[in-house]
Amino acid sequence: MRLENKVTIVTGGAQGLGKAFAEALLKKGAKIGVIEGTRLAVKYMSKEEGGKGGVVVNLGSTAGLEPVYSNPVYAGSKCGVVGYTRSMAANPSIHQVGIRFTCLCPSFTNTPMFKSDYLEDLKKGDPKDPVVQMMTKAGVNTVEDVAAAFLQLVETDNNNGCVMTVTKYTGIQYRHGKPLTNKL
Ligand SMILES: NC(=O)C1=CN([C@@H]2O[C@H](COP(=O)(O)OP(=O)(O)OC[C@H]3O[C@@H](n4cnc5c(N)ncnc54)[C@H](O)[C@@H]3O)[C@@H](O)[C@H]2O)C=CC1
Ligand SMILES: CCCCC/C=C\C=C\C(=O)C/C=C\C/C=C\CCCC(=O)O
Repeated sequence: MRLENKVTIVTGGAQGLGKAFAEALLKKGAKIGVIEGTRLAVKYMSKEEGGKGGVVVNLGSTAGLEPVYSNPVYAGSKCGVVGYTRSMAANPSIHQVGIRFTCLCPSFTNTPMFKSDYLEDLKKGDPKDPVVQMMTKAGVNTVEDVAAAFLQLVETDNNNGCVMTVTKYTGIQYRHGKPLTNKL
């Protein structure tokens, strides 16, 4: 998909990853709007409802794919995002709807939320703490790392139902689905 003059919608665009995604889209010549929720996007984009089709990128986390003992509610909510996205993608009428549903699952990323909530505590923390160990193993993404992965999800066709992880030390990987046209 070419992004020039395409209308795009970003939630949470004031800071962190949402802001980085909005900036990446603007650099590609897209127009930005802000709206809540996959269902509203479907209402306005579905070809069955007179829309032009498009792509939805929901923001999960690797915490939705791996157990996180210290934050089970957060991890459980992210499992929900992954399952919800894959279920929307499994619509047997997806070709008539004309929308791709994808899920971006970053690992630890250096945003205001991450910095304020965790980074400082973790730096001082017990090296045996499971989250400290996970972060040491995974590294910390920059928002630019994740924005580049986000653009790849948006611009790659044939990736309906794909779940992409972005981890500093291992890069971009697909956990569910694989885009037919992705050459990386
Ligand atoms: N920072 C990290 O390490 C990772 C973050 N994520 C996910 O990425 C997403 C964004 O996280 P960050 O950029 O780190 O957070 P952040 O806290 O730095 O930025 C989130 C932005 O979303 C806005 N926001 C919050 N609730 C909203 C709502 N209901 N409607 C619209 N805007 C809302 C906030 O005002 C804020 O501007 C979250 O879903 C988070 O779980 C996923 C993996 C890693
Ligand atoms: C650990 C919960 C932190 C809650 C809020 C702060 C930042 C959010 C970070 C994430 O969403 C990522 C969190 C945990 C990663 C879980 C597993 C990592 C697996 C290692 C890998 O990425 O390969």
